[in-house]
Amino acid sequence: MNSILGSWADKFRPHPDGTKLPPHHGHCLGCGPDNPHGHHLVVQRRGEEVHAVYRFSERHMGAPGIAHGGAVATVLDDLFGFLLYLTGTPAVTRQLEVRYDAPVILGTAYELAARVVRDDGRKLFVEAEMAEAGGTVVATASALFLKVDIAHFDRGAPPAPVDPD
Ligand SMILES: CC(C)(COP(=O)(O)OP(=O)(O)OC[C@H]1O[C@@H](n2cnc3c(N)ncnc32)[C@H](O)[C@@H]1OP(=O)(O)O)[C@@H](O)C(=O)NCCC(=O)NCCSC(=O)Cc1ccccc1
Repeated sequence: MNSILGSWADKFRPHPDGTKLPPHHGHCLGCGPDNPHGHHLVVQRRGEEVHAVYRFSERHMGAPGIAHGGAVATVLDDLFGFLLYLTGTPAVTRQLEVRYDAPVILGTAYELAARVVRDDGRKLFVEAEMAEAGGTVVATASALFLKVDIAHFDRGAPPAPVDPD
């Protein structure tokens, strides 16, 4: 666990505009490349925003052909986690609100963007949207992240071995 956190802490360094940002860690549900159940989100810095393009697949189905709302929330929450590389401090989600404006269709490419709207002491207020290529917004999210010391994560148990099934 400490090596995972150590490598995560290393990532709080300046990331040039336009570059791909590193995953939070290999097994992160949102972006970890080694998590077979994860979304494998790939995120780029654009100015003071973070951007991604994402397609939900059959693994994320709620109603037939439509992404589960929890899966959509996971992706938006994880996208917010990339803003921490820009603010330079670890933080965790205290409150997350998602507005589902239209069904998120499996297999469709959606563009996601997130930004910090207010940085107030320990509190980071963030917002994001997910839109079709033409610009129609299908979901928006706002969240409060609270900044924490890296010791916050010591409370987690070591990751269990990954079951490929
Ligand atoms: C540690 C803490 C977050 C905060 O505890 P404490 O230290 O005891 O904090 P305290 O309660 O003292 O509040 C501090 C200040 O905040 C204020 N305030 C509070 N609420 C609200 C509100 N709704 N609205 C407005 N303000 C509010 C409160 O009044 C106070 O203000 P004050 O200072 O008096 O002006 C604890 O609740 C916790 O562990 N929660 C679980 C978090 C967790 O597991 N999240 C999921 C995993 S992360 C993830 O998945 C995403 C991710 C992905 C990838 C990478 C990274 C991230």
